[in-house]
Formats: sequence, C-alpha cells, structure tokens
Amino acid sequence: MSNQTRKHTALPKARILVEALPWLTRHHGKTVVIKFGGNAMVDEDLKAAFAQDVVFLRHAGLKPVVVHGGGPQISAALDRHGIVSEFKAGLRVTTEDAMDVVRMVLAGQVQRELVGLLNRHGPLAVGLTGEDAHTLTATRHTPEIDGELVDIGLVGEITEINTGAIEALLADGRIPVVSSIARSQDGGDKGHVYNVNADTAAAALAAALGAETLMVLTDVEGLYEDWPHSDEVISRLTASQLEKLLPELSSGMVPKMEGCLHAVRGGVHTARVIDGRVPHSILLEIFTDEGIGTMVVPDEQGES
Ligand SMILES: Nc1ncnc2c1ncn2[C@@H]1O[C@H](COP(=O)(O)OP(=O)(O)O)[C@@H](O)[C@H]1O
Ligand SMILES: CC(=O)N[C@@H](CCC(=O)OP(=O)(O)O)C(=O)O
Repeated sequence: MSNQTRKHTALPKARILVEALPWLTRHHGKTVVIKFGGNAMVDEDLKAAFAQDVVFLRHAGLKPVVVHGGGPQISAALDRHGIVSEFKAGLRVTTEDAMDVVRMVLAGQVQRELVGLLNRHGPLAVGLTGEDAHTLTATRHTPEIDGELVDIGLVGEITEINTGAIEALLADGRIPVVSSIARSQDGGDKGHVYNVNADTAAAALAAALGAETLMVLTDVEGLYEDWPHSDEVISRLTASQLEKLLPELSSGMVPKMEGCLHAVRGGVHTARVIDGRVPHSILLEIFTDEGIGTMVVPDEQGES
C-alpha cells in the first residue's frame, strides 16, 4: 500500500474521531452510570461490544460506572433449582430461598462475567454489590397493588447510599461494576440482604454520584408511545411529561422510567433508554446529537 493510499483510508477515521470531539469534551471527567439489562445480555458478541464501549469511554476521560441486571439469568437459575418465581408490580417476589439464588447469579455469575470482559482490556473493572462498604442500604419494599400493600418478600427499597467505595474506585481509574443487592438497615430486619431492581439501583446511584448521564440499555429501541400497539419511539421527553405518562406504563418499563425520572429530578442531566441489542449502542449515542433511543431531560430543558 502506498503512502497516499494509506492516507486516504485513514482520513475518514480521523474525521470520525474529530466528529466525536464535542461530545467527548462535554463529558470529559464526568460520571456516566450505565445500566446493562439482563435481556440485552444474552448475546456473547453484544456483551463483548458493550465492554469495548465502556472501556473506550474510560480511556476517553469519562468515569463509567456499570450497574447490571440479570432478570432472565435469575429466572433460569430459579427454574433449575425448582423454585417458582413470579413478578408483582414489575418486581420479583423474592423468598429467602430465591434470594440465595438471586445473590449467587448476580454477584457470582453475571457480575463476574462482565468484570472478566472489561478486564480483557486491562486491570480496570472491580465488581461489588450494594452490600459492600454500605453502598446500598434498603428496607423492605411493599408495593401498593389495587389499593393494597402487598408483601413481595425480600425486595428492597433503597433508603441510603454510600458512594465512598465507588468514588474511590473511580479516583483510582477503575470501572466499578455493581450488582443490585442491598444490605438491610440496622435494626428490626438486621441481617437480611434485599433484591433491588437493577434499573432502580442504577438510577439511585446516578443521582447519588451526581452523574452527568444515566444510560439504560435494554431489549427495545426505547420507550414506545403506545406499546404494544405501535413501535413509535418517543425520542425526547421532559421529567413532567414522563411523570404524566408513568401510570400508563407496564411491566419492565415501570422501574426503568421511574428510575429515569428519579435520576433527572435528582440532578442527573440526561437519562436515556437505549437499545442494547444494537452492537456498540453506547458509542452510537456519542455520534448522534439526539441519541438513538429515548432521552429524558429536566423540565427547564424542555424547550431546547
Ligand atoms: N411503553 C413501552 N415501551 C417499550 N417497552 C415496553 C413498554 N412497556 C412495556 N415494555 C416492555 O418492557 C421491556 C423492557 O423491560 P425489561 O424486560 O425489564 O428489560 P431489562 O432486562 O433490560 O431491564 C420490553 O422488552 C417490553 O416488553
Ligand atoms: C426486585 C427485582 O425484580 N429484582 C430483579 C433484579 C435483576 C434485574 O433487575 O434485572 P433486569 O435489569 O435484567 O430486569 C430480579 O430479581 O429480576
């Protein structure tokens, strides 16, 4: 290959890097919480591409924090153990036996795998659960269903966040990978661990860390306007618009969008739901102004 030909092939690559410059400048040094959903985590190539994107962000000067799900993986393991599991209000009814499996799958399997994939690129990722260093403390969550408070077992509602361990890891240039398990508050229910929905945990951490962005990767293009009747994606909405829409949402979208609302109201600049089935969906966000999924912004940005 001649020098001239090499220049021609390299030029478009240089242009692409330059195109990313405004986004990278805006986000330099900023914390980005990325939630990787269990449904987007079933494909090996996608998982490897996800790890590359996260490492890319880290090397570009951002501070990514990964919070992972594992719903399908937990369901499969519960099946194997002969434990029946059901969801109420979008949350898994979690008995003590089920909690052992949840903890084993999230902390021992899914988290380890993501840490391994990230660490193919260097000594970057460190896994922890919300139990570590009091990162997440919770109390028993009893959702209201049809006007009644329902017992769904060891499902936690986060009451306290201690960001110290995550911040220390970020300051050390590491990528924290967090499993959504919380310790119980000292007192009455001492000694329990709680199963927390991973979207809820990611959003709460994003707010507590003062993150710039929350990115929620899932197995749909974004928030559909009239799901399941249409696949028209809502590309941008304000916190107030989302709040009005919340009662109409169903299943997995409920904790996801409640989380986005909580994050944005808690000071996170943008919360995005993006399609984790698309390879390199995180990097695609960098190269498109409005993003590729659904973006939730604070009310004051509604007009821009
Ligand atoms: N309005 C909506 N727009 C998009 N998806 C929706 C909507 N309402 C419910 N869903 C469902 O929510 C699912 C995503 O939530 P969930 O299964 O919990 O994903 P994850 O494992 O990524 O957390 C979608 O696959 C879809 O079936
Ligand atoms: C209380 C509750 O429902 N916890 C979830 C935790 C995992 C999770 O949220 O995983 P996804 O993000 O893949 O859905 C569960 O047991 O499935």
